[in-house]
Amino acid sequence: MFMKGKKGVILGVANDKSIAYGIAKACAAQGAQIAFTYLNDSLKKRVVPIATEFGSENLVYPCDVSNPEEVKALKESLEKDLGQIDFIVHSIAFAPKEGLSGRFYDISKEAFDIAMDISVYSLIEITRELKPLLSNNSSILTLSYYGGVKYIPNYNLMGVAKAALEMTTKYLAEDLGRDGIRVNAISAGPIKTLAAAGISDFRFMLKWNEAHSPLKKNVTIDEVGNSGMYLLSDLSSAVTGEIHYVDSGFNIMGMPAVKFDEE
Ligand SMILES: NC(=O)c1ccc[n+]([C@@H]2O[C@H](COP(=O)([O-])OP(=O)(O)OC[C@H]3O[C@@H](n4cnc5c(N)ncnc54)[C@H](O)[C@@H]3O)[C@@H](O)[C@H]2O)c1
Ligand SMILES: Cc1c(CN(C)C(=O)CCc2cnc3c(c2)CCC(=O)N3)oc2ccccc12
Repeated sequence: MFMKGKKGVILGVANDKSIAYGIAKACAAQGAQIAFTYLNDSLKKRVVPIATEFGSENLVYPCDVSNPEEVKALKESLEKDLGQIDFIVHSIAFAPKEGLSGRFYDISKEAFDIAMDISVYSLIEITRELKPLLSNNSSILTLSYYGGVKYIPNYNLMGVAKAALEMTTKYLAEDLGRDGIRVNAISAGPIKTLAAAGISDFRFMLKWNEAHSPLKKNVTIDEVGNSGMYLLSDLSSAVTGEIHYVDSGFNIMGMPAVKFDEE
């Protein structure tokens, strides 16, 4: 039981297709006690039954990371209900639609600010506000995507945000290492979740990743969950500031092997 005796909070469960749900399942299976947050009342209806599935019906809190009051209230609630915690999962991202299609040069400052606030700054704010609760052997995990390293069609503004998120992971890792707090990211392959809904050609993205990855398959929230549990557990006690790819190896590919017609 790699998470026995460990308590933590997972931000970013929207439904049972969420990557955060895969992480929660893997951590609960290894003995973790988990608190959950939800963005708004419409999502609360889905998150409460999920939390109940893990025996955490009394550990469910609202947290819109763009609302400092809710972040402060989260810290108070966790302090009251859990005392000290050993892990935080930040599985949150948002960019206005204009940031995920159309011409990149045309992106507005408003869209840019929203995407960076929700998808990047929120990791720093959550870490700062919850730091007093973190034990001196704790682990923070966030979720990134390859579109933050190389161009991926239409990922656009979210790519810029993920690049910033990955460097934020490393600067936080340096700053918090002295307090026994590790900070890592999982860079997951494309998965059909709510955040992927409405993305044009997402089915094509999935097929492309399946065809051009070494393992020739897409990844699942359970596979991301298992790697997330590893990074949240003591199994990764010497790992920090790391971007861990769970993408069937897609990120290592330069040029796919192609078979020209035999002469
Ligand atoms: N699905 C993929 O293909 C994929 C691949 C790699 C990385 N990721 C990343 O995984 C993370 C989780 O996304 P997902 O695919 O599980 O989709 P999801 O829609 O299930 O999760 C996204 C979550 O972000 C939350 N959120 C958005 N704005 C928020 C705010 N202001 N305050 C608090 N919460 C807010 C939503 O409520 C939702 O729970 C994101 O960071 C995403 O960038 C997704
Ligand atoms: C993969 C992939 C994803 C999934 N992924 C890695 C993501 O990070 C998606 C995050 C996301 C952030 N903001 C919004 C949305 C999704 C859709 C709804 C909305 O209005 N805003 O999104 C893409 C967009 C374009 C191309 C590929 C992808």
